[in-house]
Amino acid sequence: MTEPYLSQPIDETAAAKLREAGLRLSLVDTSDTAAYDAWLSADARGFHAKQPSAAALAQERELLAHRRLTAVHDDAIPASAGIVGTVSSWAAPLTVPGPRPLDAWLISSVTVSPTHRRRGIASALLPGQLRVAKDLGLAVAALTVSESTIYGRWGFGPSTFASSWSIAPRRAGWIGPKTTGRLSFTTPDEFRETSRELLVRQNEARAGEIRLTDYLAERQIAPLEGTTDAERYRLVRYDGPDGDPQGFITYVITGGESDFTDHTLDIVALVSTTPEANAALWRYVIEMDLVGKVRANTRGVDEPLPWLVKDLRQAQITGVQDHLWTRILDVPAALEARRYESSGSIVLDVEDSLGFTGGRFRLDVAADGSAQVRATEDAADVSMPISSLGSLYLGASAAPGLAASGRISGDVETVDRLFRTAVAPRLSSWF
Ligand SMILES: CC(=O)SCCNC(=O)CCNC(=O)[C@H](O)C(C)(C)COP(=O)(O)OP(=O)(O)OC[C@H]1O[C@@H](n2cnc3c(N)ncnc32)[C@H](O)[C@@H]1OP(=O)(O)O
Repeated sequence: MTEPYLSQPIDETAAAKLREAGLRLSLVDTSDTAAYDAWLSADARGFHAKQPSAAALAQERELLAHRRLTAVHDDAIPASAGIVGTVSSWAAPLTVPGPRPLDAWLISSVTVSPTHRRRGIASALLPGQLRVAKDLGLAVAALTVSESTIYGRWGFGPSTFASSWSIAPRRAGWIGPKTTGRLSFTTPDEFRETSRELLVRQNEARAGEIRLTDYLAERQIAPLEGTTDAERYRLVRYDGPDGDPQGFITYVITGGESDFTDHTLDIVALVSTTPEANAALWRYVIEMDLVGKVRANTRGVDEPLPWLVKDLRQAQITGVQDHLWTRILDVPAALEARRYESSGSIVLDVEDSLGFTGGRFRLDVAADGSAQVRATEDAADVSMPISSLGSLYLGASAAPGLAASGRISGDVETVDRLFRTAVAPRLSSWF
């Protein structure tokens, strides 16, 4: 691995802050298996996950080798428990409105040991991560979160939302289009390469998606080592009438013990590159025999399913929640990297309490949707903290709510018209 972020030195400010607390910050040497395994075990412990087996550790070592792994050590306690904080990060393309994705700093595995929480370890790590990203020249950082109360303080704002579904398939009934392609069972080994290509194609077509690494793609295709119900995973592909692969579904069917006609089908991933593939794969699960309930999550907020069934109350959204959180580190670079669906001009006053990119900027959007952003001393039309700009950035309809809660003030209508996109952004995976 030669990515520059792997050799970028640790952030000295974070290291000094942790030193004052008697702790040591380091990058994990992933060629040292014992050190790598200790970090992976600390990460699992931090999320209350089971201790990874030897096979799971081996798989994670291989699939996570592209990540920059950071550890916080307490050298005063027994070495076996010595890693008390973890974070992993890497650079990858994030799709933004318009044709070109933007490289973003993706942050994951933020854990602090329950024995060391609420002493400022995360407060040292997160700004340190943002400084590393800024030093690498990245304009945006992003993460998916375990709790929505944590990351706003460091300038992240929720920028995509995801829906979860519970469907009573027999009562829902299918009225969607008849599709003319072919469904067939396949296996991860047979289909891995094609499914990875389909994931890339699906995700490139929508703002808010990231380029999945092998690890993240694998989780949508096959059970990782140690996954519950791994032997129940099924993989079905959908090929169009010409035999061209257009999508796939990974799912698990459980239950049925007390009533064999009442199994539950959980969708692990439903990946489609065409509306036909989306319809064909939904129809496949809605018409599955012996299934009384279908569940899905991390779907977009505009999932067309209710329009594809006879009784739309039988395809219920059980929740819509914040999913991707975005942190802008360079306002001009980030805003110029996306396209806009409406032309116009606005002066934004952006407050960044961590000092990465605050200031006053004029955003000029041309008729073709491209933008120019310059620092200005003109009067501001609209003011907001950097977290609000992160929420607007990918095109979500966030401006009215942010204004209602006092997190944007001024010409909210223009900011909404400029930033919002007709199609809501979506992130269809966790990372
Ligand atoms: C991108 C991801 O990886 S998301 C996953 C986040 N990790 C988890 O959920 C695993 C379980 N939780 C943890 O490991 C830890 O509690 C962490 C990482 C969330 C926080 O680590 P800590 O070192 O305890 O945080 P720290 O002491 O620096 O607190 C920072 C601030 O966040 C607040 N905070 C910390 N955890 C939480 C929380 N779970 N919910 C709300 N606020 C929190 C603290 O009160 C503090 O607030 P302040 O700035 O107003 O004083």
